[in-house]
Amino acid sequence: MLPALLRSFGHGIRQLRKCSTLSNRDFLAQFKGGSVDLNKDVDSGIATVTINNPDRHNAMTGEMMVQLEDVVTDLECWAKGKAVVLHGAGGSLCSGGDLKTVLAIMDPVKGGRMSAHMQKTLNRLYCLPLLSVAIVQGHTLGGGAELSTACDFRVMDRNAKIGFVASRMGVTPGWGGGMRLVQLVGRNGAMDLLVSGRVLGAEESLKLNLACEVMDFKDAESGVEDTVAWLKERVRGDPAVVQAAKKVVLNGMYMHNEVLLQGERDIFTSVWGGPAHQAAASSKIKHK
Ligand SMILES: C[C@@H](C(=O)O)C(=O)SCCNC(=O)CCNC(=O)[C@H](O)C(C)(C)COP(=O)(O)OP(=O)(O)OC[C@H]1O[C@@H](n2cnc3c(N)ncnc32)[C@H](O)[C@@H]1OP(=O)(O)O
Repeated sequence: MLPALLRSFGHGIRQLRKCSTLSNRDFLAQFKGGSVDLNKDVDSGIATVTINNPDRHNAMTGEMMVQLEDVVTDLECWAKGKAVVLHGAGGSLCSGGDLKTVLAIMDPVKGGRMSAHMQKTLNRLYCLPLLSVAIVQGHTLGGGAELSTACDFRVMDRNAKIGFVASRMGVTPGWGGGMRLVQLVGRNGAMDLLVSGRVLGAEESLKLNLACEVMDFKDAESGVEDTVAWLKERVRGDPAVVQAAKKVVLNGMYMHNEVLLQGERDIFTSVWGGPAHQAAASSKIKHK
């Protein structure tokens, strides 16, 4: 009896060590499903990134979080690039963290790993030398709304909905979206959206400066075409000059992001996996 118990205790310790020695990327890569796909059009210098998990409104699994980082790494080195368009497959941009992944990592240490990875990845997306546009279509919720704030522009379909719903899920933003929302819509707007977790339409998003443009897309697929046309009007210059202009804006604004992100992560892990989060994540809430 005793040797069996000791063996199982030893196994438990080895599993724990294995988990804690995994990098954040390897840890997240265990949660499979969906993909994040990059297509670079060398003629126009405009890339398209597709969040691809349409059966779940493009919820982000751990594996997709890792692929998103790879895509950002690729784009950081694209000297001839001018812009990038981020969109979701099949009609929604992204419904946030994949709830299957969320339920599997529901303690502050594991949640902190996801937060560290996504903060870093989205901050690098935010700081790309390329002009970036998120196409906000269908439902853009929770982490999906945070993802959209990592782009320079949000072009929104007239019928789309966006919501920073973390508080309704018993948590706070953990992907750097809180910091970026304050920078975008100011103190009062961010306070209202983050505390209420309410879901907004396109016209209100435009008024708040969250959306930059409202468009009437013919269907789910035409969004990319219309947005690329909108973008081409803005990136007529040489890639080196477009990239330099973007760097000027970044240089003027984002000096203290690391400190702000660390603060946001500390707050996030203080509620992640707590009773309110546990209850919300297992309750099948629909944010409409
Ligand atoms: C990181 C974390 C954070 O806040 O920090 C988060 O992002 S937490 C994630 C925050 N996001 C959410 O809580 C989204 C919850 N979902 C919804 O509110 C709703 O599903 C809508 C997105 C409004 C769509 O409603 P609608 O009635 O059109 O479709 P539906 O509910 O039948 O959804 C179609 C399928 O997608 C799944 N689905 C939708 N959102 C999902 C998500 N985030 N993770 C995993 N699965 C998801 C549904 O369960 C359903 O699967 P089945 O067909 O198998 O039933």
